[in-house]
Amino acid sequence: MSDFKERAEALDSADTLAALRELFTLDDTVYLDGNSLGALPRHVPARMQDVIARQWGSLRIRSWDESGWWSAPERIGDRIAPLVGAAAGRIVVGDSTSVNVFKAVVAATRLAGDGRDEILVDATTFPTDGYIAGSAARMTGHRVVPVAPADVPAALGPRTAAVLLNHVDFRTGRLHDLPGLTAAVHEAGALAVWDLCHSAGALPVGLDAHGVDLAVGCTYKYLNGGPGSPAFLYVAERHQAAFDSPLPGWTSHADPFGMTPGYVPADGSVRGRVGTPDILSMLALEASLDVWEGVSVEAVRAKSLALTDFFLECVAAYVPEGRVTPVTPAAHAERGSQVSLRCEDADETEAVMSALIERGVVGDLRRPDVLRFGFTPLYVGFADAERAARILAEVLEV
Ligand SMILES: Cc1ncc(COP(=O)(O)O)c(C=O)c1O
Ligand SMILES: Nc1c(O)cccc1C(=O)C[C@H](N)C(=O)O
Repeated sequence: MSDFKERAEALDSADTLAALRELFTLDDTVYLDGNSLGALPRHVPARMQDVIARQWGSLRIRSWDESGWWSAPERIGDRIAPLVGAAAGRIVVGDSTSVNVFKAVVAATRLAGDGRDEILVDATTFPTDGYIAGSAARMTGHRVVPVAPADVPAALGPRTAAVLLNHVDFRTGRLHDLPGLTAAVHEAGALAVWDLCHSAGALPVGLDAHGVDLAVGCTYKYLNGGPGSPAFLYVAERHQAAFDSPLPGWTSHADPFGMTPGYVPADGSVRGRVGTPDILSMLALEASLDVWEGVSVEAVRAKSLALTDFFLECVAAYVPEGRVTPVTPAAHAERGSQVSLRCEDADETEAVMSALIERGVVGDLRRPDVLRFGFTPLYVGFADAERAARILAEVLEV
C-alpha cells in the first residue's frame, strides 16, 4: 500500500466527522461536486413522503398553520443562522440566490442614500451576480464598477453606495477577506453585500461579528438542500427597520391576510419575503439541515482544510509534472472548500473530466481549462481524496 493510502486510512480513522457520511445516500463514486449540488441526506425522502402525503394530501389548506408552512421561511432561516454566524431573526429563506442578489443590491443602494452613484461588483463574480447588479444599477440610476476583490479598498470612495462580493470564488476556490473588506467598505461609508454560495456550510462566516450589512447564499451546495432549494437573505439587525425591499410581495406585508391596497412592511426578516413560499423545496431543505445536529462549522472547516491539503499533496505526488496547476491558493486563509486545477492543455480539460466521471470521480469543469473538486467534509473522506488524485494521474498519463 502506498504511503498516501496508509495516511488516508489513518486520517479517516481519526476523523471525528467520518460517521456523518452514513447519513447520506452515496455509492462508491467519489463525489466531489457538492460545491454544485450537495448529496441527499438519507432521511429526506421519508420526510418528504410525509409532507406530500399527509401535510398536503390529508391536511391540505390546514397545513399553512398546522404544519408550520407559513412560518417556514423564518424558521429555516433561524436554523441556517448559526452556520453563518447570525443571530436568530436575521435570515429569511426563499427565492433563488439571483432574486436575493437583486433584493440585497437595491436595498443596499436605498440604505446608502442619495449622493452615491456607484456599485462596485466583484469582477470575477459568478455571472448571475454581475447581470443582476447591472440591471439593478440601471433601475436605480447607479453605475456598476467591476473590481477584483483585492482592489476594492483602492476603488472605494465617496461615490460608492454598495459593494457586491463573493466570499469564495466559484472558479478558483479563493476565499476573500470578508472581515477586512467589510471594514474597508464601511470606512468609505458604503454597504457590503456578500454572496455566500460557496461558503455557507463550508466554513465559518461570522456575519454578525464582522458587521456585514446584507448577504445572500444558496442552500443546495454545502447545505445539501436539494436541486433548486431556496436561497437565503441576511439583513443586519441595524438595517432591518429601514430595509426597503424592491420586491415587496404580499407575504412580506405586516398584515398579509388584511389584503389591503396599501403596503405596510412587516418587521424583521419577514420583510425579505416576496410571494408564496416554495413549500416542497423548503421543507426538503429543512429536513436536510438535521444532519448538522451537534456538528460545528469550525470542525467542518478544520476537516475541509485537511482534506484539501491532503488532496493537493496527493496531486503533487501522483500527477505527472506540468499537467495541472492548482489555482486555489495554498494559504488556508485564502482557500474555500474546493480545489481547482488548471489543465495545462485547455483542449483536454473536458475529456479529462469525462474520463474522471467515467472512472467514478465526480467533479466538474469551468471552461476553458479549470477542473473543480469540491470537498464537503460531512461526507467526503481522506481515502476519497487519495483515490481522486490517483485516478486523475491515471487519466492524465494516458
Ligand atoms: C456565487 C454564486 N452566486 C449565485 C449562484 C446562482 O444562484 P441561483 O442560480 O441559485 O440563483 C451560484 C451558483 O449557481 C453561485 O455559485
Ligand atoms: N445551480 C446550478 C444548476 O442549477 C445547475 C448546474 C450547476 C449549478 C451551480 O450551482 C453552478 C455553481 N454555482 C458554480 O459554482 O458553478
